[in-house]
Amino acid sequence: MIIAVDGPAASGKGTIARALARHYGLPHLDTGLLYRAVAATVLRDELDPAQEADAVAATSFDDLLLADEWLRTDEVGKAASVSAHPLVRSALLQRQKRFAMQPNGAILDGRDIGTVIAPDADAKLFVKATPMIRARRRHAELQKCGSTVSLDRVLSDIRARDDRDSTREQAPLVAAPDAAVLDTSFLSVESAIQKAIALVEAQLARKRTTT
Ligand SMILES: Nc1ncnc2c1ncn2[C@@H]1O[C@H](COP(=O)(O)OP(=O)(O)O)[C@@H](O)[C@H]1O
Ligand SMILES: Nc1ccn([C@@H]2O[C@H](COP(=O)(O)OP(=O)(O)O)[C@@H](O)[C@H]2O)c(=O)n1
Repeated sequence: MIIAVDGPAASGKGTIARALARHYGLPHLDTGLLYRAVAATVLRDELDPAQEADAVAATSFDDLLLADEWLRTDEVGKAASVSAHPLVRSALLQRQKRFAMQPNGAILDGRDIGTVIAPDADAKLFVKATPMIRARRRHAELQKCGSTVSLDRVLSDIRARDDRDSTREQAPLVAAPDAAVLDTSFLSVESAIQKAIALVEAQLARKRTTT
């Protein structure tokens, strides 16, 4: 069984995807980390994120990098706009598809899972929340890591990233037509997880009756 979880920054998609992975006993891939690893490699090697060839060269990063806390910083998040380069996306495509095709299935979260990576997923969620609520969540996370960045700054970064992710030509951030939309703005983590499980179950039940 493949479950696709998409949505903008700090919507809660990672929290939900991890909970679904525990609930269904499936492996989980946070695909945003792959783009963050490319961004971190570009920054570390003093390459130019705006240059597609530089960003493509950074796609052969060492997997150990995926565990590095630096990937979660604002600095790397901003440089993750390397994801707009079509050749970066195609360099990471097979890896994500392979993860999705594991024998018992998998759960992937990102921006284009339900539309590009696993268009035939058994269940698809599109997780959203208002920009201000997402900014507050991300701000709290960054503060915990010792960052002094202001809430206003985090909000404007989130808006800029939403805009870049939604308007890029290849694999833009958009809900798949068959995805269930889950707005977590006014839900606790626990209620968001319970709603997500209910939405997945409803999609699986519908699938069973039509096949
Ligand atoms: N429903 C929720 N209510 C409050 N905080 C949440 C909720 N869902 C997630 N969070 C918190 O918001 C932050 C971002 O969540 P995360 O799942 O990492 O988002 P994403 O993967 O979409 O970037 C985390 O600190 C997480 O604990
Ligand atoms: N499937 C995906 C996942 C992430 N990304 C890109 O990678 C960046 C970082 O993703 P992320 O999921 O770690 O970001 P947050 O939502 O956690 O802030 C996003 O802003 C997207 O530009 C993407 O293009 N496609």
